[in-house]
Amino acid sequence: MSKRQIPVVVLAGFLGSGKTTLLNRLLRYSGGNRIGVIVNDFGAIEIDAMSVAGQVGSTVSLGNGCLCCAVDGSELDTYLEKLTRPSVGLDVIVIEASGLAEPQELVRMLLASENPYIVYGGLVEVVDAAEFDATRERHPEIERHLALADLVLLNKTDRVDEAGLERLRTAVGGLADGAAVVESTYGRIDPELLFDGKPKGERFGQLSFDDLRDGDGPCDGYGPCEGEHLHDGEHLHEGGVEGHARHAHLHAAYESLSFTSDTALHPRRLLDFLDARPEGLYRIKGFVDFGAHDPGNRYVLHAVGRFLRFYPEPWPRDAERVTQLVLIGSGVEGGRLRADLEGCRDTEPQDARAEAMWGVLRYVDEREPESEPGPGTGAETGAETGAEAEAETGAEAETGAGPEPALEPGLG
Ligand SMILES: Nc1nc2c(ncn2[C@@H]2O[C@H](COP(=O)(O)OP(=O)(O)OP(=O)(O)O)[C@@H](O)[C@H]2O)c(=O)[nH]1
Repeated sequence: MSKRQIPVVVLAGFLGSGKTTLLNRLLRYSGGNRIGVIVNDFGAIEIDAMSVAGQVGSTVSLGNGCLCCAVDGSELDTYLEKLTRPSVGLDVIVIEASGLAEPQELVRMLLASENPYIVYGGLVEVVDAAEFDATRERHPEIERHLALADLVLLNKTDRVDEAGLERLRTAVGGLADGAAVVESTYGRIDPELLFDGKPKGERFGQLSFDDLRDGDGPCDGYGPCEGEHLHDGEHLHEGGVEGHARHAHLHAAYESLSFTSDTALHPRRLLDFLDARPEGLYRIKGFVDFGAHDPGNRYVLHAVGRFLRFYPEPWPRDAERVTQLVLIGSGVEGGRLRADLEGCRDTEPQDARAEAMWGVLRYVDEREPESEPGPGTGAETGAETGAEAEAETGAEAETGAGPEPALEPGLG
């Protein structure tokens, strides 16, 4: 039996920084590498998993709750065991952490894994250039994450001016503690940076238990997280075990609410809701059905801080016509948000008028051009419309090379 070890790369970064976008990009321009993906969603609806265009049998989803909260790494180990079977033939595995994960916990689990077929491949931290200052102010933990990173992606550089970018280079570079800082828009980087080589002179992939003990110390990783989580607006669990409470988890104060509606939403009502969204409601993502207002398309919705975008795309074949949203925030009232969203339902679809969509259309953004050539390594596959994402919890991995991954036109 071959003992070839598969590198496992952890992809981390605060809510909405661009992790799924980067992941889809890597899948699209994989340069012939067969990539396994583990997606960790924070929220009852696995929006991220639905948004990753995976290869059959090589994407697994660890939904609803940060993996870093896991009591031990056994759940992760189970998935790694499936993905590392020689028959799957993976070259690299990428774990997309939830936007609230403590990356050092994931790294710790990987380093502690007894799976002989994996080797820790480094921590990639994605930074939202436009939101960095505000995020750092609210969550100084970000500094610790950057210090642990092996590669930092300063993403969304299109959203800051040159002077701001220069300042960020210095700030992020200083915190990254010698790791390479690569600038990008929409995660456009050379995948080789992650898969093949390592940035010259950097410490890519060298993080060890000792590194994790530096600074203000890692979690012991036992017991539930301190603080409280509110998943799906209802289930509140709290706790705190000695040791684990030594540092605040990024997500301790965050709550997630999942909203599903099989009645279409009224565009104007939804926009009113979005315009009035509370400050603490930092992240919204999902798919919106505007019913008779646009029967042919679903609208991918992304809000990150004050940033708001809709991305219309044809309904995938066989997709259920439902609205599915995940809202993540701190200090927000789940019950109130849910009631407000319920109030956005379109109760008079027979009165649908084109003008009602105007407000939404102001926030429609073109996705990155599909025709853009890749970064030079991989063959481009055409973008496919439709929910091709493989979110196969516990699915048996399949043998052989699956279809080339395609950029999921959905979230990301
Ligand atoms: N302007 C701009 N927008 C970007 C860029 N990269 C990603 N986005 C947008 O930012 C939003 C969030 O991107 P995602 O890739 O879903 O972010 P994420 O880190 O996976 O989000 P979470 O899983 O919620 O933490 C989407 O609307 C993306 O299209 C970029 O470089 N520039």
